[in-house]
Amino acid sequence: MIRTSRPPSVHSTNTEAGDPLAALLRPPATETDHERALRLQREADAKRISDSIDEQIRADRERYKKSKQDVKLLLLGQAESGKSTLQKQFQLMYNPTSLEAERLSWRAVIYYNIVRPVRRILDTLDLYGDEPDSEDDDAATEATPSSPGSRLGGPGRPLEPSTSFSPASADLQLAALRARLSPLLAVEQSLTDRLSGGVNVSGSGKGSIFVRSGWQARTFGMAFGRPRTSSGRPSIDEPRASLDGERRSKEAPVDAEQDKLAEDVSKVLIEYQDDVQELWQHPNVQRLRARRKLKLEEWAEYFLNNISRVSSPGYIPTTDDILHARIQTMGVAEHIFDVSLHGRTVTWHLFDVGGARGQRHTWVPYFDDATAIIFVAPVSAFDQYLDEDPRTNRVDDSLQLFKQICSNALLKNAHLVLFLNKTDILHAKLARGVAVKKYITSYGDRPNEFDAVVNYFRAHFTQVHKRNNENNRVLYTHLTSVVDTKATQSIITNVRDSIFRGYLKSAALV
Ligand SMILES: Nc1nc2c(ncn2[C@@H]2O[C@H](COP(=O)(O)OP(=O)(O)OP(=O)(O)O)[C@@H](O)[C@H]2O)c(=O)[nH]1
Ligand SMILES: [Mg+2]
Repeated sequence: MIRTSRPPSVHSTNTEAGDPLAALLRPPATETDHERALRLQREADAKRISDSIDEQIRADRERYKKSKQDVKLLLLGQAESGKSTLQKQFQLMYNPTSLEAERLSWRAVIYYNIVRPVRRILDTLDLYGDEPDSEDDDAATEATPSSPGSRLGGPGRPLEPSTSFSPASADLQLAALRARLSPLLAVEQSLTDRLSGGVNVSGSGKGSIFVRSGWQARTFGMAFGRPRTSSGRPSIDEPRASLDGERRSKEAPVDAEQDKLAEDVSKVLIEYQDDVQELWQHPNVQRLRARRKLKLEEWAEYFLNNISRVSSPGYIPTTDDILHARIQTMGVAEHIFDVSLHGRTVTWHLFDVGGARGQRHTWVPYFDDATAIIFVAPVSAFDQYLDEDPRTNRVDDSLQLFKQICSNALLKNAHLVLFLNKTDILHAKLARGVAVKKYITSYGDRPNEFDAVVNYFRAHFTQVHKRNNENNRVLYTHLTSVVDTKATQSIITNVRDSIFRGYLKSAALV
């Protein structure tokens, strides 16, 4: 390569005369040596900054080019369908150290998952406590539930309803319990503030809180997922969250004492666990559950059934506890990890979205370059309605949403996987005698049994896919219970292989 001098015209006074900027930039004829040195210093600084910006742009372009070859997997589905739980299973498989680093930070969520239902129970008792059983109760069509410990409860000891009370003594007992439990209820607000970071978002009907990814950062300065701006894609030069989380956790190991709030709540729970237990076992509460006037979510039952373990001094959440812990996602959280197969390592970006109706608009910026989608539909939700719209049956909402996803032009090349999730809860509900046809009238007189119910829902999802399948893409369907680690990890391996096959095929075409 040769160097050339600048063309003479650049130096000509004529050009300068026509270019007011050149005249402005020209040093004054009266410039002293000191002024000249300062000017040169300023110019050198400006050049350094300009060069580093150029370098940043070049690196961003490189990273973007490279990230185009990455796998981008979207987890989609309505609120409470199990997306974040599935994300935790991916994390457990492909970045277990980050889950380890977060373990203690889950205490605040778990404590919230106990305190909140305790308030719900007391509120429901206020509402229905004294009403006699009515013929219209849902329980009229259902068998009496087994003891709560035997439902979903994991290792918690089965709880037998206490022997019968006279209505007056039961009321007195509940009033005393309510008074005793007030210090526990008093910590609810602090937990809410901690988890939501002070963000108050309406629309979470049952009083649950929406939480942006990154709540752990507010706890311990760590994050596996990184928050994304709700307006669109984040800057490409954000640090890789998973690696970042690992690095920080190595630098500053989590100390139980660090989390003052969790320690304080833990002390309250240790003191009042017997009262929580007594409330949970109380015959009036059990009656309300049997009559389905009190419908607690699966995570509430899980933690109430495990109250003595969770309330023990020095409690550290088990992996099962973390999988059952419930915190509502807000916006979109990206999780990055490397997946190796047949000697080839590919970076995966997993996007866990908030599924409530008010959150769904945040999904769209992630559609255009999605490699694959896992649509999570909770088939156990046939007897539930959306918090956001109490007239809409949750299975119906899932089907409508699935239709939108199948027919979306931006997603037409994405590999499509369907998880019919919460099959364990479906089993338990059917075993309790909850009648599908009562909520899904089109179910008619089909048997109220697991296989028949699942086949019915599967057929509906398959039909939606068939009717909205311009590209003739395959739908991969799995029956799942994503809190079951062993089964879910084997399904993830299966999904990974099928995504990889498609990925390699399209990479070969490029
Ligand atoms: N028993 C059982 N519980 C499940 C299953 N899948 C999810 N859960 C529980 O259901 C609750 C909701 O799950 P999440 O993963 O938080 O739901 P999500 O889809 O991320 O919800 P949003 O963030 O609101 O969109 C959690 O407490 C989970 O532990 C399942 O297959 N079986
Ligand atoms: Mg979530």
